[in-house]
Amino acid sequence: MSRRRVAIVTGGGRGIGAAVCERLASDGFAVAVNYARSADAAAGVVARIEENGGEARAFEADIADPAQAERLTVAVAESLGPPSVLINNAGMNSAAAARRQSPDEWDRIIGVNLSGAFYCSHFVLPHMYELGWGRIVFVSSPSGGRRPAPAVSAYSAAKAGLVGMTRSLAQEVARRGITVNAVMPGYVATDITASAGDAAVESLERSWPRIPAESVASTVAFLVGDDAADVSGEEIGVWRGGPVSI
Ligand SMILES: NC(=O)c1ccc[n+]([C@@H]2O[C@H](COP(=O)([O-])OP(=O)(O)OC[C@H]3O[C@@H](n4cnc5c(N)ncnc54)[C@H](O)[C@@H]3O)[C@@H](O)[C@H]2O)c1
Repeated sequence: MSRRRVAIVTGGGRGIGAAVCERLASDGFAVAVNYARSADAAAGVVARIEENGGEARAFEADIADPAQAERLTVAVAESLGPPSVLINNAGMNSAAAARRQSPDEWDRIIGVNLSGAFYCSHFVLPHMYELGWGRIVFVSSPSGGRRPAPAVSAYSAAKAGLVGMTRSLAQEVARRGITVNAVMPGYVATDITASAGDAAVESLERSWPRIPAESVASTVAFLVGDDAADVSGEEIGVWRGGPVSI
């Protein structure tokens, strides 16, 4: 890597985000570990990165709030330098039949998974324009179109929205040295999958080969590296052959 690069990973305190933070730090990025609630978990990720000789700092922000997304970007630029990599990983889900899901819950799921990813991109893009180089990766899901599941309308809509945003934004920034891609992890056992409940976890275990968070991290590492300079507007599934027929 010829120049210092600063990466923001939203929701970097645990799960896939934590694996992405650790991988990007080991690839030489200075990593901003964003978290919404658990300062301890984010501090743990920072400590592990520093023990391995990397550079990282934790930044609190609820990315579903545009003012906090803006403050996050400003704080990262001031303390680590202008961000040129943004991994829009933060996500949440609350499975419910459409007839039972409240409008508030719908708004929150769309707010974190879709609007938050837009807000962070919006505030980080000016830095990328100035640097003439940038990488944005959205963490979508098979639920966003390729392999929908029942009772996750809001989550599926948000994750499909990320795919639309990937394709549009990739074209918009194509001549600026900026690439925009999405990854779709198959099944990684994390808090978000556990929160779907025992029946959903059982069904995931039956139909998807479980993959480690590090597999998603290595795909992200490829997309933000120089070797992927001409890969943009793509959605890459990270799974072993897709769902297993049962
Ligand atoms: N685990 C899977 O099988 C799977 C499959 C497909 C997609 N995904 C996606 O991968 C991403 C990471 O999920 P995970 O599996 O590691 O689960 P996770 O629950 O461990 O991680 C989600 C992270 O997002 C953070 N977060 C939630 N709301 C936030 C907010 N408002 N502001 C900032 N951070 C916030 C959480 O604190 C947490 O760190 C999510 O976008 C999820 O939808 C996961």
